[in-house]
Amino acid sequence: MSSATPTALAVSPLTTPGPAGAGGRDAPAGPADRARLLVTCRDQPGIVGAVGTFLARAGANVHSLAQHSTAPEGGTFFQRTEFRLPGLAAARAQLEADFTEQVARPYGMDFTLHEERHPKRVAVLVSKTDHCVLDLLWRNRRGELPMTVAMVISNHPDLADDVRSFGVPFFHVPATRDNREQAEERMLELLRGNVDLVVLARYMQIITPAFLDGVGCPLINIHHSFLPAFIGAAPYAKAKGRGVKLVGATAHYVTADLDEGPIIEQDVVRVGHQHTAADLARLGADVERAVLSRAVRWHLEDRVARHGNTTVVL
Ligand SMILES: Nc1nc2c(c(=O)[nH]1)N[C@@H](CN(C=O)c1ccc(C(=O)N[C@@H](CCC(=O)O)C(=O)O)cc1)CN2
Repeated sequence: MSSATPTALAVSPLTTPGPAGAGGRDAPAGPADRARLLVTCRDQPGIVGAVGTFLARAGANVHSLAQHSTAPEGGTFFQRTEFRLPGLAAARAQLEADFTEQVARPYGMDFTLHEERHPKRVAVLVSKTDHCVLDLLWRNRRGELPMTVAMVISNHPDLADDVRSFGVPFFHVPATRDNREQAEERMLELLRGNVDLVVLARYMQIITPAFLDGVGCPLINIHHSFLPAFIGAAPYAKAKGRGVKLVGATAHYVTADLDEGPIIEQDVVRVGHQHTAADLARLGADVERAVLSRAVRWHLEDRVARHGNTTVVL
């Protein structure tokens, strides 16, 4: 039973989080023999050849490759390789060990290897505004987002029925600035070890550094302005006051610095003097949905690499 008492930590689960399929909609597993390899290292000659030769010798067929170097000389190199390898599941551990020994270590690489058959488990945090969370659930149901939505957590009970109509567990954990520590402790109990990504879909509470350290996965936030303009709360009201001719949305990784994490995706829409702040919010909502879903999909597809406080999207 969810509680309206702001200090009580209520939990109103449809089911408790657990293995894939516990109430959440399981994304269909991708092909069992396909994977993507994301590498980052100091730029130097021979990287593309070394990765390609290793995969070829392992019996893999590369069907997509994208790379970027941050500078003509001495920059940071990023590469994303999609490949197919028959028998990948059985060979994965040895493949990773061999790649570490034969390529990653000699080139000083950091790398991640993700099999398409394991869609990421995602939790969505929301307050009262529904358009972003419902858009993500709708796109997931249509198969547009390769993820399993493990749960939705909200500091308000308002969206419980809407979320549950998608077969997704809904947890009401009342959170305000006055009970932040308790609320985050409860959220961490639900999240830790259960999800690969947390999405803040218009979640209107500031996340503490302790939560960011404890949750064990990245967080993506949708900010309803074209950052760095109008950081913080109520950006559409601020935009109206400024007389802007564009409003926008920004999806970014969450850091302790409010709305200043690495930007993943942005977009804008034209507005005018005739629009009220409510009009700006209505026009901006379409942009928020598009920007957030693109950013989440790129993250789910392992296309986003971090470079300091920026991203490289391959
Ligand atoms: N550590 C971080 N936490 C959050 C981030 C972030 O980038 N780093 N993004 C925000 C989202 N956000 C705008 O997009 C935002 C939400 C809420 C606030 C705010 O001032 N909240 C107040 C409470 C407001 C209320 O109770 O209605 C507060 O938490 O004290 C600013 C920006 C999400 N969190």
